[in-house]
Amino acid sequence: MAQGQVDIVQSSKLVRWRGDHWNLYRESGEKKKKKLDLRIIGQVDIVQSSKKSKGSGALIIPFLIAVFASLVPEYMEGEPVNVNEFQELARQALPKMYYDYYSGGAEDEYTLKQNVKAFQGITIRPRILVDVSRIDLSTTVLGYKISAPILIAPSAKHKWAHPEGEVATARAAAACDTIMRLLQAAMLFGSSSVMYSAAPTIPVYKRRDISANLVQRAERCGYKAIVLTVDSPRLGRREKDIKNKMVNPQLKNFEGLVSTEVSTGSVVSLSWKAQLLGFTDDIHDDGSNIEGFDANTAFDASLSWKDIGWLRSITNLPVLLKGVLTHEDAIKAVEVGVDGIVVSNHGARQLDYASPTISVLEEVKPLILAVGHAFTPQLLDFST
Ligand SMILES: Cc1cc2nc3c(=O)[nH]c(=O)nc-3n(C[C@H](O)[C@H](O)[C@H](O)COP(=O)(O)O)c2cc1C
Repeated sequence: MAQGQVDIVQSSKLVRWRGDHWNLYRESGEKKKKKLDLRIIGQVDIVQSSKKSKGSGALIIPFLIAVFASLVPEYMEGEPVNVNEFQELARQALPKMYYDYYSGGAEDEYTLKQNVKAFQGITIRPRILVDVSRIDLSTTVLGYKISAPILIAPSAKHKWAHPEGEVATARAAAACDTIMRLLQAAMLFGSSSVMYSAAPTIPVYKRRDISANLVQRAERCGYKAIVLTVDSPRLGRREKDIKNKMVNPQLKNFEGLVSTEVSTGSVVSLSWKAQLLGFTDDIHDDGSNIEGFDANTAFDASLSWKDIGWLRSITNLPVLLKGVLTHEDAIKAVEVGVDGIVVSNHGARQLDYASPTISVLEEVKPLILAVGHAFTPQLLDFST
């Protein structure tokens, strides 16, 4: 992670990254010639550098929430020691709109609660007198060795929580020797050098050329697989986001993806939407704000099994489907020839009252390869 270059104002705190830790500052005097008079009020280590990861980045678990949660240690007695404590810190540190976006689910948030409850319902049958002096949790996913069956799921808008956004998360994945699945809206041109092995997650746009462009860009950047999110032909109704009047950031990750012509204010964003909707080909925008669009109108809601062949035909990379929740669909996925599925209810952010993900793993038993929800079809045995 870059040193000493990142200043973030969070409430009255000014936070500065210093190699191995964040320094927390508060303004203690007059602003002199725009230079703040700062008093250090704390220092937080958010990096556990192993020899291997030293200098290569932060170990951030759970990635973005943990990072920014660490910015407000004065709220905690001592350092946070588990994910729940990090989450509470994040709640205190982040603007409500951001925290609600990260932590919320769809509609009544029934599935959100059930996701946790279902996990809590699983207990361990410990076996005793087994040599545990050496523990190896490593496994392989799609042929890639990872240190443990834990992957980083695709999620949007890391920069709301950390100025380095998905780049820092990718470093964390590398430091943990695991796989990051990067969301299409965050796909970073030329970022493959910081990835251990990454798979971009893409939606299918009505404008297929945009999806094809993203896939080709991923291939060029050295990504290892394409994950198609199949549970979001329409976005889930997230009531907290509606209440907060959430707006999408306009970032520049997709500079050059669509050629440019029109250049002013609302006209730009309208023309961009028009393009995604396929209304017109001759109006262009700045080609950079793909994440600012209205997903409900840009994504292809008619996407169905027959379209998977199209995706497979435009790439040599393995294709995985993310969002499978039933045994029947797992079988269909294999029949259409995908290379893997990700059992998922999208963190309960899409269809509320969908089954808790961990319970569904039982349904697709004995097809499970990893707790990270990914498995490869060649390991499937449908005879049981
Ligand atoms: C803030 C946030 C944003 C997410 N954005 C996406 C997304 O854009 N695309 C996607 O496929 N999954 C997205 N997810 C879902 C995760 O990839 C993942 O499926 C979920 O957090 C874990 O639930 P699961 O065990 O049911 O997969 C998001 C999750 C969170 C918390």
